[in-house]
Amino acid sequence: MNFSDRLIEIIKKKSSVLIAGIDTSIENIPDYFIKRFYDKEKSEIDNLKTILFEYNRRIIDAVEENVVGVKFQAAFFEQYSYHGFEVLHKLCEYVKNKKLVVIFDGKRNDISSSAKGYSNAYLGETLIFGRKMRFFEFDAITTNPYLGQDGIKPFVEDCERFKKGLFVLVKTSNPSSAEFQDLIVEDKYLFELVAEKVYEWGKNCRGKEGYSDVGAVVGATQKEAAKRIREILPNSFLLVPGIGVQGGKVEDLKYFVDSNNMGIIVNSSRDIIYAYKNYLHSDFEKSSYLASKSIKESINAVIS
Ligand SMILES: O=C(O)c1cc(=O)[nH]c(=O)n1[C@@H]1O[C@H](COP(=O)(O)O)[C@@H](O)[C@H]1O
Repeated sequence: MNFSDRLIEIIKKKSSVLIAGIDTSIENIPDYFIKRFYDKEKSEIDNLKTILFEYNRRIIDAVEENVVGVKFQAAFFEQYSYHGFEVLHKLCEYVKNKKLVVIFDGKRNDISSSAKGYSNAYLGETLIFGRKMRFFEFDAITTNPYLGQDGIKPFVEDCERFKKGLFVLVKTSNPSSAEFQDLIVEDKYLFELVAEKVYEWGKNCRGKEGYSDVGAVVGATQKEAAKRIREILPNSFLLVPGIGVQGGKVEDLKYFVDSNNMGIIVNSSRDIIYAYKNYLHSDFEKSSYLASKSIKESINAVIS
């Protein structure tokens, strides 16, 4: 089954378009949780690995009912070097068994030979001594389009071959996104030209429901751009981060959906993983559950 069809199936089953973003840093995990798992007999690194896994695992269990998937932000694992990646690998398998969509947010890209390496790692398979090995079982990856078509092609080919998904950065949520993305080229914003490319790159990998497996990342803070991107990409999924902490408003999601009120998945990271700061300080699992339920319901109220 194509990635977009799988996504639609989960969205319908769960009545949700919410993605939990796992962007956890150890220093934001509550002290009581650290004390519970910290073992003085073990090394700092062993404690880090245990606590990072156990905290995120519990968050995922707590929010599972309210989300369609999990997006792992690579940076928060890379900051702990290969120890973090070991935890990421375990968490990825953990989510996979729950039948949720699992996204690697690495914003990867390079010249085609190097892009192929990234795609092998996260979407496809890698050859070792003539044998094909699969290392990560992600369903989709985020990519940066700055290198142009040959850097994107390896990912698109693996999407077709392995029924995976791709989200290309088109209009990002951050304050400086206009610096390059709003430059005018041939009477259009650069992000519009990128959206047109996303349409082209994804037109041969459409699922049965008619959606492409190649989607776009569009920040929730960018409602004007979203209206235009929707016209260019009527049948693509938009991955929408930036609600909450970054100032994106759930009410604006009506400008991101397609004509069927579909076609978006909405990420929330800090508001979910650190919900204990705003809800019940002593119960982070319940806090994350309550936050994810409330975000899911507020999104559904706008787009249904
Ligand atoms: O590709 C992304 O997910 C992404 C693109 C973008 O334009 N803005 C953006 O915030 N993100 C990611 O989405 C997450 C947002 O986190 P919160 O602001 O805590 O919900 C982070 O993991 C960001 O790296």
